[in-house]
Amino acid sequence: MGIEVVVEGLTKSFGRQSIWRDVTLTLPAGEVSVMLGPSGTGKTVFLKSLIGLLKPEKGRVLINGVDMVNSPERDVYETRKLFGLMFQDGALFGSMSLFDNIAFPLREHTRKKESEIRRIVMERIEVVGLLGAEGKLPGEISGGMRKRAGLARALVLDPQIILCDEPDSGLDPVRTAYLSQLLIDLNAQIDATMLIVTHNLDIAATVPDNMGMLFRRELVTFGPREVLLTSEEPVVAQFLAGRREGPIGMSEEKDAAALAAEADAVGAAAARPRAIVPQLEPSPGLPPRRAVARRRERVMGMIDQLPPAARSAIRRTYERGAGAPTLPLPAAGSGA
Ligand SMILES: Nc1ncnc2c1ncn2[C@@H]1O[C@H](COP(=O)(O)OP(=O)(O)OP(=O)(O)O)[C@@H](O)[C@H]1O
Repeated sequence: MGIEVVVEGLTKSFGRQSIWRDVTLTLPAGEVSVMLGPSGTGKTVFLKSLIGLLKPEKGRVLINGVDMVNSPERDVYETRKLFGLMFQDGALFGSMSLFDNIAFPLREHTRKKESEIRRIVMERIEVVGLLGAEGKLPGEISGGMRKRAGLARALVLDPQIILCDEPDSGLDPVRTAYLSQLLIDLNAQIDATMLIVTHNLDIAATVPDNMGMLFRRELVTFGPREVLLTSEEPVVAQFLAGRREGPIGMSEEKDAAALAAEADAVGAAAARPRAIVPQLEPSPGLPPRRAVARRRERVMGMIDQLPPAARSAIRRTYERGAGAPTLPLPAAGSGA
């Protein structure tokens, strides 16, 4: 099972530029989480801070008792081996075949025999649906295939935590839908903790168990997906609706006068509640996601602390049967 990642009071700047401050959240073990946020809000910086590649000035990132910010470098290096990373462009070596690209971490970080490496690589290639393409160079395949190859490479060291930075960038809507399914299928197969940074609203709506959003140098919210999907916070509502009207401007923030003018123009249309679409299920033939039952228990344990709209959405989700096996629903209306 994946490992919990606990982030406490994380604050990062570059010189005088503050990126975000006091970010506190927990990525629950084995669950899928998404981090949203307008461009330039420091989502990639956040991912790099989780693996200890960037060092925030304040706060802690705790993984199995190791603090990725403040622990000695050799502990951070060891803990980094628990991660699988998928970068925006797949980050493949152009002169190597897909097979050699995917085998690279195994050849670099383990002493496994070539026969064992072949077995692992071909297994991962099958998981991401690239069987038959292993001999191709990255330049000979499509962007979507390169991303899947990047994902296969992220999987070869059996990661317990997977970070994906904008896995959808450059993909068409159909390829993005396949990728969403692949991420859920992957979670069902390996039960790793996953954090996906994306701008894509379809991924955000259908893939994660939990969602957060960075804006104006802060974490606006992080929690069960229903909290963000029902949030009336203007920045969240604007982002999820993909509207121009709202606090997010082209250069990230708008001034008060522009906002007031828009508020009149948008009026009641903006206040319409959003429908929550069901979360994706693993493809037929795959095992159920083990995270579903754990998540259900966790979320029902905290339901009384959540906003009313999120509570009702969660109850509706579980009444439909998602994650049903373990926990009886509380009596209707209790805690609401
Ligand atoms: N190593 C660095 N040194 C100085 N500034 C940096 C460094 N890395 C990132 N930044 C700055 O931090 C800010 C946040 O960058 P980041 O790439 O994390 O944003 P993002 O939310 O991932 O954006 P996008 O969605 O466009 O990819 C940017 O202003 C960027 O210029």
